[in-house]
This record gives sequence, structure tokens and C-alpha cells, in this order.
Amino acid sequence: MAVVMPLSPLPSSFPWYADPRRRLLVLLLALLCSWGLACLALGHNLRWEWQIDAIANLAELVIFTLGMCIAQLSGLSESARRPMVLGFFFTSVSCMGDWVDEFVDYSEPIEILVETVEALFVFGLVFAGIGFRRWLMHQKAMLAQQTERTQHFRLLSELDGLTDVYNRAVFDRELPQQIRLAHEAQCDVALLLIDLDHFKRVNDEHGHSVGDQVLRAFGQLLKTELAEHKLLFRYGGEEFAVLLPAVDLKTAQGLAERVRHSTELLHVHGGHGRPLVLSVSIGIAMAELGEDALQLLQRTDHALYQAKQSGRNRVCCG
Ligand SMILES: Nc1nc2c(ncn2[C@@H]2O[C@H](COP(=O)(O)OP(=O)(O)OP(=O)(O)O)[C@@H](O)[C@H]2O)c(=O)[nH]1
Repeated sequence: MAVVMPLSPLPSSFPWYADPRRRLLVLLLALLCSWGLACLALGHNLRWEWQIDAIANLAELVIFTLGMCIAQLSGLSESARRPMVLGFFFTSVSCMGDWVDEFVDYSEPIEILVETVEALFVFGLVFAGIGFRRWLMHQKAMLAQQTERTQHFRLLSELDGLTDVYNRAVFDRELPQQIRLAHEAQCDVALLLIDLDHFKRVNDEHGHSVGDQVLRAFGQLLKTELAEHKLLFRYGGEEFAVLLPAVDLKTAQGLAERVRHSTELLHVHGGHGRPLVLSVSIGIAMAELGEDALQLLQRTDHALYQAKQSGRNRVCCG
């Protein structure tokens, strides 16, 4: 038994032992050998009048042995599997000692041995507990990692890859939601549509990569200027949208003017090495009572159209 016992927690990297079916075989053999040796040593002087006890002991033995086999085969991490298997091995052996204690007459030195074996139960529970705790901690760490990854991928799927602001899909989801929330709370919500002026020219004259640089720099500018307002979206191409909950028209106009002015000062170098002259047109509309997302969007778009038509680089309200 002394030889067999340490076999259970052998690392699964041991070549022959790596196959889980072989590990199970070793464990079952170890258990049967221990049981057989104990019976041989103590004789067969069994009294069967306590059959209920015998069945209970056997049931315990089967449960712990099964626990050991399941732990061995379940693909637990090495650090959890080893103490758990060892723990169930001890409890199984202890059950055998218990069984022998009930039904065999033996002399005093053997009694001490049997009681020692029975005492293994406590060690078994401690080891199994350690294994179980490590398994729980491992599960907890895995769950936290999984949650973090899910959040990370969710965020990635919501962000525009070029400008790092929310994408159109998030805008389509947020717009009706913000209107509903504003109606419920009876407060304002403003929508801004911001469009870079003559952006096609930037692409045509300086190339697509400079155009991308402008979009990136402009996205960063919006994030800086509207730092306290998180609902910032790339609506399409060179057009951005901002939702401002609980903001009145005057404040929304002030923010839009600030963005317009900062855009004039934005420095992105074109193909010729000189900074590009950039400007934006901005349309603003406040959500009105009973109005839906499409109606608000149409009014804001109309305000943007007016800003473009009346010469660009300006803010118009719808
Ligand atoms: N570099 C770059 N260009 C883009 C991207 N998305 C859209 N565009 C370009 O943006 C340009 C938009 O052109 P228009 O819709 O004519 O708008 P505009 O030139 O800004 O004119 P106005 O809006 O009337 O001032 C097109 O040339 C598109 O190819 C992008 O991700 N990167």
C-alpha cells in the first residue's frame, strides 16, 4: 500500500501515466489491493449480523472511490486534482478500515493499525477540501477572465476602429433609448450631427491615409471637447453624432461652437507638409414631446443641411 498510495497524485506528465484511463486503472488497482491486503491480514472472521452497517460502509466506500475516480478523470488542474484524489483515496481507505473494524476480531497491535487507518478519514477530508478550494478558486479566476474578455470584445464590437468613438450600430440603439429616457424624466435631450467640410477634397488632394489621419484627429478632438459627454458616435464616413441628455439648447449650441472653433485650430499635416485648413458644419435639434428617433434625426439632418447650404463652418438649429 505504501508503494501504491503515492501513485495517485503522480503528475500526469509522467509518460505512461498521462492517459486518464491508465490513471483510473492504477487507482482502482491501488484500492482493491489495499482492501485485499487488509482482508488477508485480518482474516475472514466476519460476523454478518450487522449487515446494515456493512451496506452503509460499502456505500461510503463506493461513493469515495467514485469521487476519487471522477476527480482523477475530470480534467481538473493539477494543483486541484492531486489533493482531491489523495483526499478521496484516504477517505476510501479509512472506510475500509471502518468496515474491517466492524466485522473482524483482531489483536491489540492490529487494532491500533485499524484505528490509524480510520483516522485517515480526517486527512482525506482535509486534502479533498484543499483540492475543492483550489478548484473553486480556479473556477473563479476563469470566470473573471471570461467576463473581462467578453467585456473587451463587446467594447471592441461597439467602437469604430478608426476613430475609437462608438459606431453607428450603438447610435441606432442609443438614440431611441435616450429619447425615451428624456421623455420619462421630462428633461431635454439634444442631438448634434457634425460633418467635416469638403472632406472629399482632403482625400483627393492628399490621399486616403491623410484623410484617415484627419478623421482620427477629429475623433480625438471630439472626445476631448466633449469629455463629460460620453455619447459620441461615428455616424458614417466623415459625419459624427453626439447625444446630449439633460442639456438645453443654449448649452448644446455652446458646445457645438466650441467644437467648430477647435476644428479650425486642428493641426493635421497634408501631403505638402503644411497644416490642412479644416472646418465643420453642425446641425442641432432638441427632442420634442412625442417625437420619435427618426423625426429627431430628420430635423437634425435638415439643420446640418442648412449649415452646409449657408456656407459651411457654422452651427444651425432645427
Ligand atoms: N480617408 C477616409 N475617407 C473616407 C472615409 N469614409 C468616408 N470617406 C470619404 O469621405 C468623403 C465624403 O465626401 P462627401 O460626402 O462628398 O462630403 P464632403 O466632401 O465633406 O462635402 P460636404 O460634406 O458637402 O462638405 C468621400 O470621399 C469618402 O470617400 C474613411 O474612413 N476614410
